[in-house]
Amino acid sequence: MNNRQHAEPIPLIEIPVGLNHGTCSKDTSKALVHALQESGFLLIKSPLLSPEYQIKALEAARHFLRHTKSKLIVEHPEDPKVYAMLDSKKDCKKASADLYEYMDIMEKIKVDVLMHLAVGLDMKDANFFTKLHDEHNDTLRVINYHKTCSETTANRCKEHSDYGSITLLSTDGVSGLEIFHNGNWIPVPYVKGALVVNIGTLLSGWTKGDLKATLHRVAGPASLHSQTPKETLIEACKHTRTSIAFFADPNHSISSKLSSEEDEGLKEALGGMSVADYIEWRSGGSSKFHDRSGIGFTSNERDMLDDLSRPCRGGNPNAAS
Ligand SMILES: O=C(O)CCC(=O)C(=O)O
Ligand SMILES: [Fe+2]
Repeated sequence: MNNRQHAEPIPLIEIPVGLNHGTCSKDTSKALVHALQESGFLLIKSPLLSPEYQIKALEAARHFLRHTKSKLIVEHPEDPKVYAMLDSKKDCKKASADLYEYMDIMEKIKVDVLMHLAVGLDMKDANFFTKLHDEHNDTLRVINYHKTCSETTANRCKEHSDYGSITLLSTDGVSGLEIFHNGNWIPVPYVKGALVVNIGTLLSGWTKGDLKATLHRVAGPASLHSQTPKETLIEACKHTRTSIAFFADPNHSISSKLSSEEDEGLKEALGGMSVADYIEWRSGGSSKFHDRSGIGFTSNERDMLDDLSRPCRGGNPNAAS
């Protein structure tokens, strides 16, 4: 076996700050890109986000979802969770000062990650992606999963892929997050202070599938084909679980800014739609731009999930619908 086969599918990579001054390390960029080519997921640590601040933001999210009356808070129709989409800094500010500051930090880390991607992909312009994300079409989704204390709980978050450019995720360490990698649902390790990074289908298509948009879910004890020990998932269900997903979408005017060569993969991924329409379509066809209450699948992913919905470990498969 070569090193590639031994490589950790979801590595932890430290990314430094100061990238705007051209200090982006080639090795770090290559490692980041490699993980996104292999599994589509990795963990990063950035000096911009301290473990203490991450905990503070998660506490603010939990407090907002459990103790505030806000029209933004929605009970999910299928998964056992409540969530809110904070589409703007204004929404974040209204929810909590800590979430506002967290959004600010995520926007900075987004720039760092996008710059690493351009360098790791050997693009001539290290700012290629950052320039095409300067409209800040970013959204925070704060989520609180209910405790169910039941062995028959299947997915706490249904299988899906994300669909913008990149997602930066903080979780409180309650187990269950899994990715579909090489035919298995494998757990994503938890590292305090680290962010989980993954790719959405638009950026994946843009790179012609080079960077993977990977199916993921939050499993429960009755989720199918899980590689997480069942006892771990039973224990996790005894706890509420809080997470914050930061979704970055590309500029809506993007197509007009690209040369035809750069445009090809993105055009194909968009299938004739505008970026805004694509986001709406993947979010379940909601008339609201950023509403992701319905999780969509690409047709390839739907076929893959259909193949997977044969039961092997009890409970309802909770398959995509
Ligand atoms: O809660 C989590 O850990 C994952 C959430 C997620 O994947 C999403 O909201 O897109
Ligand atoms: Fe997701």
